[in-house]
Amino acid sequence: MNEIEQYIRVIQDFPKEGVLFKDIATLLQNPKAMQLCKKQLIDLVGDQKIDKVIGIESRGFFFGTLLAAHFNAGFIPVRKPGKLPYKTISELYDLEYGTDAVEIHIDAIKKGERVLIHDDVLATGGTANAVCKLVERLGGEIVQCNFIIQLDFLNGKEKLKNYTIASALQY
Ligand SMILES: O=P(O)(O)OC[C@H]1O[C@H](OP(=O)(O)OP(=O)(O)O)[C@H](O)[C@@H]1O
Ligand SMILES: Nc1ncnc2[nH]cnc12
Repeated sequence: MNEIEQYIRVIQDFPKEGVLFKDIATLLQNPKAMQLCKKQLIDLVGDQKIDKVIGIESRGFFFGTLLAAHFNAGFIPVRKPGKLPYKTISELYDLEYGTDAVEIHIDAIKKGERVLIHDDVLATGGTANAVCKLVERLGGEIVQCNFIIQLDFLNGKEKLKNYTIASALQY
């Protein structure tokens, strides 16, 4: 068993009935678990060169900045609509529990830059796929989509089949 699994709290019927929510707040509370998780996410990338790390709002921000510091890369927040102050492009997507959109600043990524996309959970893949489209519209090259948790039964892998995905835990 992966040691970090015990630090993830599972909550039934949040935010909607039928959803088994994987809560990383309990992992974030624990410095040992944070270190373990950080190392595993770094190991998923290996020695590949990374120019920019994208953290997806909001739970992709926690480890996204740690990954950026490790790889000596810039950190780029991808945010929900109306949160970024400069000029943005946006993509709509479907969620396990609703629909939403993601936005990125138009100057966040330069053509040809090597991009690592990070989030806490890969569920249906709608969010990560929309972020991949944003990166491609700006001319970035997606090196990997990197997650703490992958929910296999929601088939996000299929939606992201054109990209390399990696995760520390699979359910
Ligand atoms: O693979 P998908 O089906 O697209 O779902 C995964 C996304 O859902 C959660 O975010 P949420 O939208 O709940 O936002 P939050 O991180 O701000 O809580 C999670 O952190 C991912 O970003
Ligand atoms: N089941 C789940 N647990 C945590 N985050 C999620 N995002 C989408 N589905 C989720």
